[in-house]
Amino acid sequence: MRIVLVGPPGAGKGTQAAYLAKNLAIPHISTGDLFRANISQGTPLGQKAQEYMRAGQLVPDEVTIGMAKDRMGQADAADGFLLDGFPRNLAQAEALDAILKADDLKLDAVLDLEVPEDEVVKRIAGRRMCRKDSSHIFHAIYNPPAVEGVCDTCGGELYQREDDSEETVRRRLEVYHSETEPIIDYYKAQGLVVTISALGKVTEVTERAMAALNRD
Ligand SMILES: Nc1ncnc2c1ncn2[C@@H]1O[C@H](COP(=O)(O)OP(=O)(O)O)[C@@H](O)[C@H]1O
Repeated sequence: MRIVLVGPPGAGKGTQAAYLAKNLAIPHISTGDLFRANISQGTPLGQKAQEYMRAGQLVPDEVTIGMAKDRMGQADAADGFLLDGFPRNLAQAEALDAILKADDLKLDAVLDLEVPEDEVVKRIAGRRMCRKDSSHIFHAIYNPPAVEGVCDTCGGELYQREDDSEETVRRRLEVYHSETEPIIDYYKAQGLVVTISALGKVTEVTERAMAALNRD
């Protein structure tokens, strides 16, 4: 299956993507994770991306599209993938269509995670991520780690993402509304969108998502 996951920052895309990718046996491709890996390795691409991410803005398309295309071209993605954080604007959605079309491929579904805005700000403010595995995510109010600063799952160090400050989150939400939301209509016109609520327990949302994709 070839799936795109959309939803505002804090909707739980990264968390759900990890479970869904495992259930569907396809790789989870997160442009945010790819950028963060480039930043921690100090690559030129990472240096370029960092200034935009810090500001809560989109990394320019010419950088992002090339990086996503390279990743989708790797062997493990030949039979499908779950895209998380890409496409994030109409130009990227059109580029993705062109990339797939060149190989006579199509998307199977666009899974839209819906969550109220005040919930998003609450979720992100208390969010801590694991340095070892970005799908290990803890929230002060939902699932605090047993030991502060330490990942329950693997013992890795927990940290707050640099772009998770309240001011940057508000900027990211604005960018989501103005740049990313229009791709939902673009995909609705192609009959690809399935919308589910991202509220509730992580396992409940995963079950809802699998049912919406007709894979329960
Ligand atoms: N497809 C993309 N296009 C442009 N910038 C991106 C893209 N994906 C990720 N980024 C950058 O990385 C940041 C973090 O993205 P991500 O990890 O997906 O987090 P979230 O969904 O919580 O905002 C974004 O705010 C943006 O700066």
